[in-house]
Amino acid sequence: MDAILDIKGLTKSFKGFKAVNGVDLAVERNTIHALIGPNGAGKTTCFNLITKFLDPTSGTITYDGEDITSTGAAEVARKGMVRSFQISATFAHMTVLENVRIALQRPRGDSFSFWRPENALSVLDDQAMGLLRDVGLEGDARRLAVELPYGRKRALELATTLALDPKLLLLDEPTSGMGREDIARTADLIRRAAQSRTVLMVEHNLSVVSDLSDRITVLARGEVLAEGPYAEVSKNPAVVEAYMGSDAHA
Ligand SMILES: Nc1ncnc2c1ncn2[C@@H]1O[C@H](COP(=O)(O)OP(=O)(O)OP(=O)(O)O)[C@@H](O)[C@H]1O
Repeated sequence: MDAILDIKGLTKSFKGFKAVNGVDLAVERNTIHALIGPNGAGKTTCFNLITKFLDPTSGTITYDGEDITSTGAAEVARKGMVRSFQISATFAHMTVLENVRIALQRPRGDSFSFWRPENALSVLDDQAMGLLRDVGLEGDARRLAVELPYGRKRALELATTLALDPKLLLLDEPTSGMGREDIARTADLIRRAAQSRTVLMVEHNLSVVSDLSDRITVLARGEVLAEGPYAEVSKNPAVVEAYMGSDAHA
């Protein structure tokens, strides 16, 4: 398999408690891979380890053939592994178009080099409008980010992330808090974004997961319980048991 991300024996202890315990995870290039599991399974900790927000206690992370276990977060982002921004990272009192334009001017993972002279504004406008069209926000370009309803704020967040042209896009619960219509639109967006890149997502909505994912990894109590295509893994008795015995929701 051509793995863009290959994790071996990943472990993170917090004062002796193993939140992530010996996790092996391989994500194949140009696929959508979902990380699921009941509450407290270790999904967020795994994401934080992969994106270098946290240092592992042990284990190795290989990205695009390179050992990044000791590489810093900004450097990893510059290499093309980008986590979706949180809504708070968009500029509330700038327009939707300005937000995307700023993201286009920002080299991956470095928020301080705005306003590079080689990026003529008109060229950036065209690129920014293209991204806004991709996420269905072209009609909102001149609105202030703060005025957008929740689902559109999430779409803007995705547009600013795609502006960095990630090779590996990490999405942290991309449909959380959304109504049915926004969920369908976001799922469609993720599918389109994945046409030219790899997506690894943590997602609680199992119908979105089954719809989008090529493969899934199920975590429970910090360990990998099962891995494979959704249809197969969802029938695994250990997975059914882990979900029934928790307050996780479909
Ligand atoms: N900084 C920390 N210090 C101590 N314990 C932590 C820390 N971060 C996470 N944990 C513990 O590690 C376990 C895994 O947490 P994590 O947030 O990774 O799970 P999760 O699968 O993302 O859960 P959820 O679906 O509820 O977001 C939990 O028991 C949590 O309390």
